[in-house]
Amino acid sequence: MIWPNHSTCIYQSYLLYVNSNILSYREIIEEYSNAIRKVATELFQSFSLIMRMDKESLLGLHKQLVQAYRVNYYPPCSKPDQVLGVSPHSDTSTITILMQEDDVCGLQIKHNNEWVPVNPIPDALVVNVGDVFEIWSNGKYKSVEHRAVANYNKARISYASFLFPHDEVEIEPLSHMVDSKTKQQLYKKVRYGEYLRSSMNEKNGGQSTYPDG
Ligand SMILES: O=C(O)CCC(=O)C(=O)O
Ligand SMILES: [Fe+2]
Repeated sequence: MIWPNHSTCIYQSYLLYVNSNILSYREIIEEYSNAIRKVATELFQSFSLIMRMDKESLLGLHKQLVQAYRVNYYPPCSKPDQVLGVSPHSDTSTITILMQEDDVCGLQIKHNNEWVPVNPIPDALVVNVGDVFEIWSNGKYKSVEHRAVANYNKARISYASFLFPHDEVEIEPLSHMVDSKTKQQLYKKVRYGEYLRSSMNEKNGGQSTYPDG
C-alpha cells in the first residue's frame, strides 16, 4: 500500500538545516547534539568501568567519537498492520540514543523471538547497544534488533543520535572480553568504514540511510 516514506522527512529536515537562516533551528540542533554528547561520554565512562577497563578506554577506542542525528517521522496510517515504519535492523553504531515522544508508541525490540514494545517513559531516553559494542564485547552485549511500527491515528516522531568510531578504526573483540579458556573470538578484525559499507549493502540492499543498519 502507499504510505509516505519516512526518510523523505529526514531529507527535508536536512535541507531545512543546511539552507536555513532560521538561526534558532541550527542552535537547537547544536545544543541538542552537545547535550547528547555529554550523555554519551558519561555512558561510555560507566560502560568502561563495568567492562573492567579504565574510565576513558571506550572513548579512546573510538579515536574520534563521531555523531550523526536522524529524525524519523511516521505519519498516521489507515492500515498500520500492513506497513512498517522502519524494518527490523540493528544499528551499526556503538550506541544509539533515542528520544521518542512521551505519548506515542512505535519502537519494538526482538526478545525471545517476539516483538516487545519499548513504551515511552516520560523524559527518558532510550539507549540501544549497537554492532560496535557487540563486537568489542565479543557478543556479551548484543546489538538489539528493533523496528518501528505505525499508528492508526497518531503521527510519531523519533530523534535518533548515533555514536560511532572514526572510519579508520579497526574493530575487533577486546582481548579481555574473550573467554580465556575457549579463546573463541566471535568477530574478525575489520575497519569500521568497511564494516559500515558492507552492512548497508547486506542489511538493506544498499538502501540504508547512513549510519544506521
Ligand atoms: O523510531 C524509532 O523508534 C526507531 C528508529 C530507528 O531504529 C533508527 O532510526 O535507527
Ligand atoms: Fe535503529
